[in-house]
Amino acid sequence: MKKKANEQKPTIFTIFGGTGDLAARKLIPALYNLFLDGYMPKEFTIVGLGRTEYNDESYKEVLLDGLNKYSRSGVADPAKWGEFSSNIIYLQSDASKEKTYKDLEQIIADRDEQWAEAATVIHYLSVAPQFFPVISEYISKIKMAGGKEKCRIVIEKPFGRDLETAKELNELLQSLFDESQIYRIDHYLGKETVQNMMAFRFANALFEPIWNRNFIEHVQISVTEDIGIEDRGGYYDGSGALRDMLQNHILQVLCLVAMEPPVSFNADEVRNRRVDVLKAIRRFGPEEVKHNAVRGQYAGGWVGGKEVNGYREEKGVDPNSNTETFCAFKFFIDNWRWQNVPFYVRTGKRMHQKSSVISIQFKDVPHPIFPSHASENWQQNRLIISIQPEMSIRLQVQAKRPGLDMILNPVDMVFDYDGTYPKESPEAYETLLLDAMEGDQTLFMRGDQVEAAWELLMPVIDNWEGRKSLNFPNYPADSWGPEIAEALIAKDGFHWFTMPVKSKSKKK
Ligand SMILES: NC(=O)C1=CN([C@@H]2O[C@H](COP(=O)(O)OP(=O)(O)OC[C@H]3O[C@@H](n4cnc5c(N)ncnc54)[C@H](OP(=O)(O)O)[C@@H]3O)[C@@H](O)[C@H]2O)C=CC1
Ligand SMILES: O=C1O[C@H](COP(=O)(O)O)[C@@H](O)[C@H](O)[C@H]1O
Repeated sequence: MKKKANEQKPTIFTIFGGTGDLAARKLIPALYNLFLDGYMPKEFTIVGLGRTEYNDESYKEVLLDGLNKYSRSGVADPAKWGEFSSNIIYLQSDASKEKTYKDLEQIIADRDEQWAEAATVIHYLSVAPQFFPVISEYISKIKMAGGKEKCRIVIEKPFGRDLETAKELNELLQSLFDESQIYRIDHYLGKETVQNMMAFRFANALFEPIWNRNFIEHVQISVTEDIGIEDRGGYYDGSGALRDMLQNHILQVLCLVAMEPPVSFNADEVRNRRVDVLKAIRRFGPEEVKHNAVRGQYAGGWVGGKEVNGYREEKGVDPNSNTETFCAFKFFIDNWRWQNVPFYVRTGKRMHQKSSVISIQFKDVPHPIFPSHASENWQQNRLIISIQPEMSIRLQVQAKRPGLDMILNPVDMVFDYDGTYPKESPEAYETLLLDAMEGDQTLFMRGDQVEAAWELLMPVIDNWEGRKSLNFPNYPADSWGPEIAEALIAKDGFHWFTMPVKSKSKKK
């Protein structure tokens, strides 16, 4: 059970990049919602850091604006916000200057003196990755009354831009901190429905016996977004869909679908099984890259009656950019459980619908007994785990349609979060920040996991970066991506699964 306020140790959060987008949209709302739900420690301080000129009060006003816009709990209650924000201070500072860390050391020392017990200090690096090394080096030198092991460091993505840079960053972090102090965040692992994959698979006796190549025909993981790159052109153009979404979020979801049962819910046991999957995914040679990995880039078009830019017209993007805004892959996992079961994954921006969904298609019945007219709507059994926006698990089975004739129809057996649980689920960052406070690394990436994911993708990165003459853009805004992605799966006789948009329930 998660500890409530009076059981939590005194904690100091330092947010490097405290004036940035992530802090305003996700981190502060997450900490505030934890506070509302009684999970923040009785004694805590949040130190926002940035170069922008604010004092404590003007900084809090900016945070309150963000909170009112983005928090799942809506507009803040003035009294609650007053209570929460009395624990926030702003440190105007440059992350590359030693003085910043002297000031931080003083703040920590002051708290340690006031509070009954020396604080756990969580440094959240919500800054561009070029700052990760300098900040890590400096914070590792901060003197703390409670000892250095009371410090934890949370590293945002991207963790490296290839295998070499990820290794360099791991080496540096591991030379400064113990692995148990390093929290590499992947917010998909904090999503309620993603966590539920483990409960669904390993808390039910029903599914594990059929969760293998004998019963499953293929798996799809599809993470589509209707938004473009918004104002993140500068970052995104040097990244692309593979680095932004596939290397981290999608591969981690794939690991949860494909992993072997861990012997316990201990962080390292779970992470060992996840990394096993990454190691077992079949590597691509140059030929396999061509046949199993495709990419695309969006053109302009119309979305909801509004004209939108093509990727190359977006702010901060090179007008001749070959950066992919879409990618799709076919993977195989070389182990006993998954031999020859294809895993299709795709992700893209400016697609028709925002939807993150896992579809597990089971093999067909061994012998059809129903006449063909009864089976016109035949659909092999399928398990659909919808991560967002709908949060549900649907088991599609065949059933008899009511009537005098034997006509079969696919129907869904549904577990829907909205209908089952009246209380809203916590946001991913709430779960992950609380885990970081409690020292639970289960939902964070270990160094070897990040490296294994990069290692798997390096042949694709090398191949793609070597081929510059691309037929981009190759899909219009508000579409399902490029035709080559359809071909990738259609040549095996399948189609991408798309989640039907949930219709509003009719009130009687
Ligand atoms: N925004 C998002 O939705 C997501 C972001 N991320 C990751 O989170 C991190 C932050 O992203 P985001 O908030 O969007 O970025 P922003 O560009 O909005 O913010 C960057 C932050 O870095 C600070 N900064 C820049 N230079 C310095 C410096 N020399 N010294 C001190 N502070 C500095 C800025 O503060 P100031 O200008 O005041 O100095 C600002 O607070 C990145 O690693 C990103 O990849 C990951 C997933 C989603
Ligand atoms: O990490 C990222 O994730 C978001 C998508 O996250 P979601 O929780 O809204 O599904 C993506 O838009 C962004 O490009 C990427 O950096």
